[in-house]
Amino acid sequence: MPQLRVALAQVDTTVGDVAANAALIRSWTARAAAQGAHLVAFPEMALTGYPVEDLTLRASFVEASREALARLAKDLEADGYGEVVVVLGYLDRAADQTGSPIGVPKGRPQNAAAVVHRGQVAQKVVKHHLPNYGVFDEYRFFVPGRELSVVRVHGVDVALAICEDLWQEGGPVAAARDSDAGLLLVINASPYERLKDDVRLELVTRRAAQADCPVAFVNLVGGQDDLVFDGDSLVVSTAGEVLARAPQMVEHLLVTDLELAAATDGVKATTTPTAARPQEEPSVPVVRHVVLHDEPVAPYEARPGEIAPPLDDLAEVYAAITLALRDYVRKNGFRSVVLGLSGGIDSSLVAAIAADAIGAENVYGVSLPSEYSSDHSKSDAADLAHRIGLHLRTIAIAPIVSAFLGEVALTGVAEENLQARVRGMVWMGLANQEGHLALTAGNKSELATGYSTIYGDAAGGFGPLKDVPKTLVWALARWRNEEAVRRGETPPIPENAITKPPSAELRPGQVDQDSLPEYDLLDALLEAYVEGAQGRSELIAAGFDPAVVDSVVTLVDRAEWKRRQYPPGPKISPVAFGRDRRLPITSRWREHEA
Ligand SMILES: Nc1ncnc2c1ncn2[C@@H]1O[C@H](COP(=O)(O)OP(=O)(O)OC[C@H]2O[C@@H]([n+]3cccc(C(=O)O)c3)[C@H](O)[C@@H]2O)[C@@H](O)[C@H]1O
Ligand SMILES: Nc1ncnc2c1ncn2[C@@H]1O[C@H](COP(=O)(O)OP(=O)(O)OP(=O)(O)O)[C@@H](O)[C@H]1O
Ligand SMILES: NC(=O)CC[C@H](N)C(=O)O
Repeated sequence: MPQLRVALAQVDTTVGDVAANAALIRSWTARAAAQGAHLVAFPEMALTGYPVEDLTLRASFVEASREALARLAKDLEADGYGEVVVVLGYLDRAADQTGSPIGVPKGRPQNAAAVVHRGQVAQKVVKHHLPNYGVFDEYRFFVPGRELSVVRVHGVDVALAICEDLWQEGGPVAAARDSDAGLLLVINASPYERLKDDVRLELVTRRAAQADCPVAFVNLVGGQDDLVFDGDSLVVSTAGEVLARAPQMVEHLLVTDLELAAATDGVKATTTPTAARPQEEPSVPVVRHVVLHDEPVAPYEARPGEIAPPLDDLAEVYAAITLALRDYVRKNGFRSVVLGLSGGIDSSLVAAIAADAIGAENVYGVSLPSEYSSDHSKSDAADLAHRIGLHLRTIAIAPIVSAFLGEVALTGVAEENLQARVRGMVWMGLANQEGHLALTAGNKSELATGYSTIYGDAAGGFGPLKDVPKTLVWALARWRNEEAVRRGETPPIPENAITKPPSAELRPGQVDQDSLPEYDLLDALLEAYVEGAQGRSELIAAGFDPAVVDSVVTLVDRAEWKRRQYPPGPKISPVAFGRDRRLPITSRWREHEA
């Protein structure tokens, strides 16, 4: 059987920085070539970054991607890598000059892959199945491809597909089988969510059986606004054996030696009808076949594939949030962050994540005690700062609050919230003055119920815990401290921050459970309502108390307007607030009679 050394380049690209992404592709191709790879594959839209959203609708951006691809092909050859087959994702447009219904001036955008060889783009592949659910809006941005591309590399027919093409029945997977491909290579930008690595492994395994050939799956890694990509690139045999697996959350070059079925003489046209969009008539993908080399490479001694163990659940979530924050800081040109440190668990965990992401020397904490602040809020914040080694300053807010109240008479909740607003103003002022990114410490349970002060503690530029329910906040904090013990380091989070009852400390003796159910119950209910989209009767049938259901559902529904004004934060769950769950703000629909 012919052999092929395949390199999967799990890289962290930057949306919109086409020149830097092209340079990245050149340098990782050099690394792959140095390891003797015959073929190197980069993620979906590696040249432009992913997702580029409405940048697809700018003709200038589409042209920049096309021109960069042509230049990259020449540069790779000039670098001496013309013989390496390079597969990469980029943004292209249809050859026809028709404007799209969404206002593209000429040529409709395509989510494409290029096969680069000997200074040329030898083959272009257009994504057939466009995802249009959850966080994906690809009907808005792209027109689908109609053809399966098979490229013969050293005597092996390699079928090419792009991300969602693997998730849907029919289309490229079936066409790969029908055309007797020796390898199905899929380039991806598959965002992280908890436990999705298991889902993908099962999917890739199933598709290998269906396509009747091994599958090589290269995924993007890195943070992009409210998405984080975990990598976890894979190579699976036809029988479903994992031949190679890259580590999660880091850039990695996964080099695998494969023995693959020899290409047969002719490539058969597929007969599997498939619609790229549900409303369309099924079409038959035409197989386009390009022969780069008919002859196999000379036999060589294969190396065993590298199989990185997947991270445990909590380690994976922690690493995903840390990567998301690091990339948000770096890609937006910041070097440091500022946040309010209350001695509570949310801000303590965010501080630990920030220090892991960008180094404690770049984390600026500010303790902002009011007249209701407990002693432990100050001492726990100081202890946290000492353990982590971050910068801490203290600014008492009582004089600012009383000066404000002297001019604007506020009472009750409005007066309570003023403290949170003064705090938010202080850290935004410091961010503005000193050039930091301000972090918002709120968690998903608070965001769900509106239990935060808008323009107060909800103020900031990035919210690392935005998709983390409170019960998971505690679990992550415990995990991080245990991890420190495993590494022989000082646990970053004071034990008291983990064990004390949560409180906003906006009035004497206030605790979260004055306003909310216990967090175990609240989070279970929120998961069923937000992620499970269950209605009132289903929630009650599932065993939740009707009065609790009514109060929590009302809180969630009424807080939509607050959520819309919340900063971005990384999606780690199947349904994050934001683009994953879109509800009207102005809405009279209620799950029950108020
Ligand atoms: N649909 C809508 N569109 C636009 N604006 C809308 C609106 N509905 C209310 N509003 C406005 O929003 C105001 C109420 O919102 P807001 O000012 O935030 O205040 P509010 O939601 O009334 O109070 C904040 C709650 O969060 C708690 N909190 C605060 C700080 C930290 C924490 C914590 O533990 O982390 C908890 C606090 O104890 C209190 O229970 C209304 O007075 C109204 O002006
Ligand atoms: N005394 C304070 N000093 C500095 N920042 C504060 C203070 N009190 C609140 N904050 C900021 O406002 C945010 C919300 O406050 P809150 O007290 O509700 O949260 P927390 O203390 O982090 O966690 P918990 O909700 O478990 O108490 C905090 O995460 C913190 O960033
Ligand atoms: N970029 C894509 O096509 C991703 C879609 C795919 N279903 C995923 O979540 O991984």
